Amino acid sequence: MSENIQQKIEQLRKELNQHNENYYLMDEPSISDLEFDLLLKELQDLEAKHPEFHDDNSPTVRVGGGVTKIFPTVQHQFRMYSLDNSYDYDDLADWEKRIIKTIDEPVEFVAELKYDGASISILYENGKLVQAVTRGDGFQGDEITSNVKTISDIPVKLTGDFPERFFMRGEIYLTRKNFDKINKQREEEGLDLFMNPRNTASGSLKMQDSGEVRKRRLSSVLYQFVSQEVPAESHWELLHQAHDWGFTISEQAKLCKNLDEIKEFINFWDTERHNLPFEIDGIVLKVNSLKQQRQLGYTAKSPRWAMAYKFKAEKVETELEKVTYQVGRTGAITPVANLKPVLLAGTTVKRASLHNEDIIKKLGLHEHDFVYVEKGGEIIPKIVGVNEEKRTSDSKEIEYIKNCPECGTELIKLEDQAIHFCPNDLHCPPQVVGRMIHYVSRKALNIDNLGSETIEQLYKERLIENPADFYALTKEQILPLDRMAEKSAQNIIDGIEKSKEIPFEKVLFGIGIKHVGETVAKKLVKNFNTIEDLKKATAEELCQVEDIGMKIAVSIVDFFNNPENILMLERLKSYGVQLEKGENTNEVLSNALEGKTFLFTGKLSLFTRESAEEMVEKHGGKNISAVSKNLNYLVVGEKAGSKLKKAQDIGTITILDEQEFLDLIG
Ligand SMILES: NC(=O)c1ccc[n+]([C@@H]2O[C@H](COP(=O)([O-])OP(=O)(O)OC[C@H]3O[C@@H](n4cnc5c(N)ncnc54)[C@H](O)[C@@H]3O)[C@@H](O)[C@H]2O)c1
Ligand SMILES: [Zn+2]
Repeated sequence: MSENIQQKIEQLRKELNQHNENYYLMDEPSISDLEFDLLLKELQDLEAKHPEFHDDNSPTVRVGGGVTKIFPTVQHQFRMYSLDNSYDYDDLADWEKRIIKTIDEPVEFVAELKYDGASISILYENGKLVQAVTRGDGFQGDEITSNVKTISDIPVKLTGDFPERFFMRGEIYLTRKNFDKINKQREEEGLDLFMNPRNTASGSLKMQDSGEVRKRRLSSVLYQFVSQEVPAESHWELLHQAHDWGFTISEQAKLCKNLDEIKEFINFWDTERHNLPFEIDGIVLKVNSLKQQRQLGYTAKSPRWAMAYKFKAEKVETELEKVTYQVGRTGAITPVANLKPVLLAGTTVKRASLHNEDIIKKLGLHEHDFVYVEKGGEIIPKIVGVNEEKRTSDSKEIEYIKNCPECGTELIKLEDQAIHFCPNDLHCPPQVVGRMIHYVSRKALNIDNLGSETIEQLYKERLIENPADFYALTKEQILPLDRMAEKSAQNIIDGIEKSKEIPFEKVLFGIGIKHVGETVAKKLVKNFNTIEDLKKATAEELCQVEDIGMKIAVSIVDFFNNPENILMLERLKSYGVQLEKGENTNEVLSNALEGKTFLFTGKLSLFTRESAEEMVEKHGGKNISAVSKNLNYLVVGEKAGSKLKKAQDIGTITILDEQEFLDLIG
């Protein structure tokens, strides 16, 4: 029994962590917020009943975001908490009761809009903006100061009578208007559209080029002052002081004396929110008195003095016109419900994703059914049910297609997946185009100026069918394309030429071998010097490489077994594309670590694991993957676990922290 519960808890944690990663790091959630919150609630309840399975790293304790490797990591001097959620007035009444139990004097609340964006903590010293950090996991976040400085309504210099040093926290968001503008431009450029303003705001903050961030025209609202000493008695006063110092605070915030006033505020904004120039996903309630806030304190994840009230997703009924199928760039098939247009949460909805065959079956969807459509967490609308009473007796059940709508090939379904695929990866049009778009992308061959729209046109004109064809293109062939001018055509040709200098590992990533991502490509290049060596490797040999399992190995072997791929590689080589390891990849900086073996464990904060392993190699050392007598040094980050214990037990291994490792290589 308890084993089952433990398994369930672990499975929920795993699932939630994956959703957190999709949401916070990739900015691409795959489920609605409500679904996420229900899963989280299930886990919370189980953990509460079974404290023996408590874990400090559980998604019920840790805020879901993390830090990226792109920006410096900064520890928060004051932890950034999450908010507890409620969905109805009963939840709110319970919360009020709990507060009254602790505090036996009148309690006032500030009701604010819950802006749907990304949270930020900004440090001001002597009136100047000195540092801006994302919430990250609540303990540490990404330092994105230069990006935040591009946001026009965030003051870099304060006015009036401000404290010497404090943090101002708030939300960075994107107005609906600016979001639409960005998407319109992306559409013109043939780029994928962004999903919603929240993800776009959060993604924009993590861009590396501040100039690009500026172009996104982000907005801010600041809602919390944090400091060792606080120059006021209430949250309300602080908000207004912050306004005097130059911050944008919420115009809609309201002081409420009791639950009735709170309800009125919520009801008003539940309908009025669609007329706001930005998206909100609820209301935030905060105890106004700072003294009372201190008395109430915090739970493991959220303040007890604040509560979010999430609006329910709106639901409407409409008719299903037909189901069509999209073929993605990886061959994945997505069924789409085409709906009779209907107004939902302020926008006209015509289509809803059905995800896969199982979902269609679960809904029991029939042709021309009347369906309920919901916009949860303002993501892509979703069909949540069928009004069977309106179904006519002769209506047929939706039958899933058997063949690819783009190329006619019979679809396949992988055992452990719900999705159908078109296996014709070399000749199915969207897959062919997808592969070439991937090839030119920034992390692969980085061919600037060659957008997906141009690639689609070139493909339609039968000028290109695989990456090798890029190198045979001439300016004369490109010029006649839509909206192409002399200069842009030349830029494309120059970009293609320049890509011949891109190192082997990126080319290997770019040619699109299934399951070979950026990291795997790097690992392969470390172990195989040339494409020829890689081609000769058996699946067993490939499995010897760290992090490469049978699935990846088989996919690599399959790739090289296909004569069309071999031909493409030969052509790439003849054009001068890098298919061998360059000299500088093996650049040696010293032989300080000659003959020594290293292993990194735990959460590293001064460098990434990858760059650490690279440093070891550049200084003549060797990385190994397990703790054994052969290991000389174990470098431990935060929360090192079993590896550290094992190393201590062996007794001959030198244990270093990150700084000591850096000292070692000077
Ligand atoms: N769909 C998914 O896959 C997925 C995955 C992870 C999280 N989520 C969603 O994200 C949320 C996760 O919770 P969370 O911890 O990020 O926080 P949250 O969004 O529930 O609430 C906390 C955040 O609200 C923001 N906020 C906006 N206006 C505010 C105001 N006036 N005062 C204070 N804070 C304000 C702050 O950024 C704060 O960090 C949940 O709603 C969850 O459903 C969804
Ligand atoms: Zn196909």
